[in-house]
Amino acid sequence: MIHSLPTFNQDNSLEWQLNLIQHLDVGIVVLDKAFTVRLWNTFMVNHSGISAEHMLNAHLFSKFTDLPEDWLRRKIQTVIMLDNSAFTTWEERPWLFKFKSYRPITGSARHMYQNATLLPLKNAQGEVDHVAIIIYDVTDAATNRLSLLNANQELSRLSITDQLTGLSNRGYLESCIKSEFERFCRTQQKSSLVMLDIDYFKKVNDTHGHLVGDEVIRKISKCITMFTRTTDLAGRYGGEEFAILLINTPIGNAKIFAERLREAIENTVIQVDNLDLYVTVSLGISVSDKGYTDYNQWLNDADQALYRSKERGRNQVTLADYD
Ligand SMILES: Nc1nc2c(ncn2[C@@H]2O[C@H](COP(=O)(O)OP(=O)(O)OP(=O)(O)O)[C@@H](O)[C@H]2O)c(=O)[nH]1
Repeated sequence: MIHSLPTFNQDNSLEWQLNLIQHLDVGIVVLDKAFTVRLWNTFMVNHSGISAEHMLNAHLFSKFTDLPEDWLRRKIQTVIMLDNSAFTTWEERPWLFKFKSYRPITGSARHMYQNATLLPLKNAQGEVDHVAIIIYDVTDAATNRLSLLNANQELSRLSITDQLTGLSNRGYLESCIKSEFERFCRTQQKSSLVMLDIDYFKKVNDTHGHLVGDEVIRKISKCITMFTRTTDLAGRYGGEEFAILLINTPIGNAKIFAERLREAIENTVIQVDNLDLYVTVSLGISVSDKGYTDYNQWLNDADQALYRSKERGRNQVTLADYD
């Protein structure tokens, strides 16, 4: 037997609409001007664990103390005053109602990410006297986007990091030296560049093997990190060569820094497996205010100074020759 559809009339259309609102897969809360709850649909019951009986006629902010009360009050008052809807996304505010996330495929999210719309509701006289808050569960989209962002951040971190030491890699170092040189040209605040190379490193490799050599490089990089301020930048320039950019540091201070680092490395026992190893380093320093026209000359002068430290017997610091 075929049932004809019920006739659409004022009475049962209201019932339908209420039923529809109750069972929509979005949260719907209706508030009056005093923030008293007038409607609390099934979505809100299921996710808050608070029944409609408890919420109806209750003051919203007394039941949900972790709501951003000042912000939401202002938002609702503006919606009523201007008779305009408002929208907030999870990017601006991850959630309005702090509900747990039960999504199996997005197990990483502990809370439900939400977008929310605030709609003005008019009475029979055409005056706005209620506001509907519609809550959309956007946990899947948000977690997908966040994991993409994390992956991109990790990728850009990896692209500037030396894998063996975790210091900056050569490409990143050079781009920082370049921008530091450009900053010097604008501000005339001098910075110094220290190049450092492990002495007789080939012998370490030849005697103990490449893996021990790698460990020595790692230990030296740790020493450099310990001595470097967070505002400075240390990186691995090549095999056993490092560069340290000392921001806002004149050559005198750079020399004190380099001398302390040289001495510390000379006195450090590098323990690898059962071996106690000692290495020394040679250093060269140049400062940015020597009339260079590009950063490569600055870099080259530090490298030349390092080369002279090697020539003079190693385990020493040499300043670039500016005469
Ligand atoms: N273990 C290891 N060795 C490296 C790495 N990169 C470069 N080397 C080695 O470092 C050594 C550098 O040797 P040289 O350039 O002759 O210099 P040196 O023996 O340190 O001598 P001086 O610099 O003149 O004091 C070479 O044997 C390279 O193979 C690395 O990542 N790991």
